[in-house]
Amino acid sequence: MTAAARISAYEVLLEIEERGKYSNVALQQHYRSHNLHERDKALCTEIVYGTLQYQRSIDAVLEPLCKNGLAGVDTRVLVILRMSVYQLGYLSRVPGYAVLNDAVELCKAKAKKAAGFVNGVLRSFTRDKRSMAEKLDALIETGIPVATRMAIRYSYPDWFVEDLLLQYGDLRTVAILQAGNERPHIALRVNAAKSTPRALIEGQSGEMREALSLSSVSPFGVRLLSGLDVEHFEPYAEGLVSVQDEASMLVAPLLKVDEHTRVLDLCAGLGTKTTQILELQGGVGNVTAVDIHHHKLVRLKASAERLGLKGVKTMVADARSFRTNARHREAYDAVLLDAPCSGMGVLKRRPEIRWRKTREESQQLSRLQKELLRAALSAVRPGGVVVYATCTLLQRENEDVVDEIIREEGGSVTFENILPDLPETVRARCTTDTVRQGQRYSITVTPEQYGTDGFFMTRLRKLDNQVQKGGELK
Ligand SMILES: C[S@@+](CC[C@H](N)C(=O)[O-])C[C@H]1O[C@@H](n2cnc3c(N)ncnc32)[C@H](O)[C@@H]1O
Repeated sequence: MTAAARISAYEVLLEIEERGKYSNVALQQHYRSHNLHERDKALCTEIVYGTLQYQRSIDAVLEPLCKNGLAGVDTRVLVILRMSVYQLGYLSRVPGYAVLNDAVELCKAKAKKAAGFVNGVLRSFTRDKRSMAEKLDALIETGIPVATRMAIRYSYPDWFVEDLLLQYGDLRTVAILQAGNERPHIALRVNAAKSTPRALIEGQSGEMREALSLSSVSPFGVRLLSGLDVEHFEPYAEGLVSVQDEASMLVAPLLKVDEHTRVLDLCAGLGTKTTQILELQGGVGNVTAVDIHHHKLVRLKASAERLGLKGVKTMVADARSFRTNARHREAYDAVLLDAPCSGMGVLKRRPEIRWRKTREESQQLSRLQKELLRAALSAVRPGGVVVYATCTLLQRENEDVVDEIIREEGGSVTFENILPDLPETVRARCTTDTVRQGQRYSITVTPEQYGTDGFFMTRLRKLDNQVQKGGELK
């Protein structure tokens, strides 16, 4: 039974490594085409996430055990070694002999010639009875920079740890890094046009009722305490819920829409936030949803239909064109810019992202985000608001972007205090976020705070001419 979990984990990890797939997508596709027992699925998912998360720490320990280092090791063999060391070094309830045996059998089937090598390396690993933490401690020399030491111990790229240290200092950085290695939980957003979290939970019985709890982060959220195949959950088919991270659920309410608000969602993607806006508009809204990818907007429309929501128009376009598009100029009361970003806040849900992104890409994204924010400000009417959000923790894609645009706009755009529009529980923890002129203008929910993804959000208001001439903000 266990062998099946390990074979599946190997196949999924190889897909991610060789074809650049996202872990959640590769796992879902694998489970759809393979009939795995629930226990095997759970172990397979654990091995895939853990191996990807701890890849750097695992490689640091493996390197000296391989005579010629890891550089020339065949990808299939490397995947087998990494996933085996993950199980031996990080999982306590998995018998070592089974891991070793399955690794050698797997290697015989996939890369026969390397079976002896895999056996030898893993036996050396298990002969050394020290814990993984002790093995890593011995490898991390005191002479190396603190960021590199943290990066090896908690398994992240150096550049990301360096950036976090500058922003958050040692203690919070360690907490963020540790939180990024935990298992993600599933949260559901309850369709505000149809129900409430409390009513949803009360409508369930038995095990299902036990598995659901109210979110402490979002008034629209419900947490799932145990695994559930959401797509087979009745309320999902009935359009009562959507899968969404709880921190992400905080963004759309910052637009403060009612049923008349003309909304532009400039980077709508699959529409997780577009549909929330429509729900907040009472189920019949007025949203123009833009994305550069047609296929995403097709899925957005399907979601709106499943949820019974009306009033969304989709538009395939490069959002930057809104900067000069006369038809859309100042045509909206509220604009959401949920910008493309490095995703370095979604660490536990997409553990492979940390190995794919670079500081240079984050810098490029920062430039794109500024262009998109300029376009968003062109489309909003005087007096209207733009909510800017990302799922990254990096200041250059967050505070630096909005700061530069605000400076550029020279007084015609201002930050708004979003604190009153956040749930009490979130407000209470906002102690270390940026405060400008006595007003908290943005928050970054970090993953160690509530076990959610990391999210940045802020709200800007375009002042109307009268206000700029010295009048009151209406
Ligand atoms: C963070 S995702 C949006 C997620 C979405 N708001 C949600 O909640 O489901 C960013 C989106 O921006 C889109 N995008 C990237 N560059 C774009 C551009 N220049 N114009 C329009 N959309 C763009 C991507 O296709 C992606 O769907």
